[in-house]
Amino acid sequence: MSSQEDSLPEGWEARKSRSTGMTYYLNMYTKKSQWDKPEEPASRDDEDGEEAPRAVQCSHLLVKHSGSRRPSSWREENITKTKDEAMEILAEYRRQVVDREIPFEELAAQYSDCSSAKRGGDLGRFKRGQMQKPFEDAAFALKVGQLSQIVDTDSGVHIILRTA
Ligand SMILES: O=C(O)CN(Cc1ccccc1)C(=O)c1nc(-c2ccccc2)[nH]c1C(=O)O
Repeated sequence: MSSQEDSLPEGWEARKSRSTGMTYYLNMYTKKSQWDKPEEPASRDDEDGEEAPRAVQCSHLLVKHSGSRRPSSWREENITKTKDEAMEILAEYRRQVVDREIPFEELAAQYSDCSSAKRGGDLGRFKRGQMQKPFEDAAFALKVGQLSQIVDTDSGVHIILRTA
């Protein structure tokens, strides 16, 4: 335990700035950082005064590519498209959702390379620590009803819809 960390109030972590080497403090709930050493437990409230959720429910649409950890799915046994091609395909799906041309769950059911496609992309409720970090951070940053930008994980590229 470094000296800065031993007496931190609950919910804070000490980090070292890559550029200056100075210690800063990260609120583990809101992911906001500050230079001043906190005296109080970290607030769970984000800038809109909404409490950071302990769990979220999301649906996602996963497009795998040749660089995916497992480039195979119920849709395609051997996935060979490049990551750039996957990003272009996913960007078009995202546009169709944003422009309300096709409901999210319909697109996910038909095109997601995740087994959750059978449930319209629904992943159920999950807490922090259960999903790959880029996926978790994107999901917990969403407000209910919000659609993420494209998220990159070892599984492939995703768009995430927070449903609860
Ligand atoms: O990465 C791997 O080695 C294999 N996986 C992991 C996996 C496989 C089956 C179910 C859940 C996760 C996937 O590629 C994968 N990841 C996901 C995933 C990723 C992020 C959030 C939710 C699901 N789904 C799948 C899938 O085939 O169905």
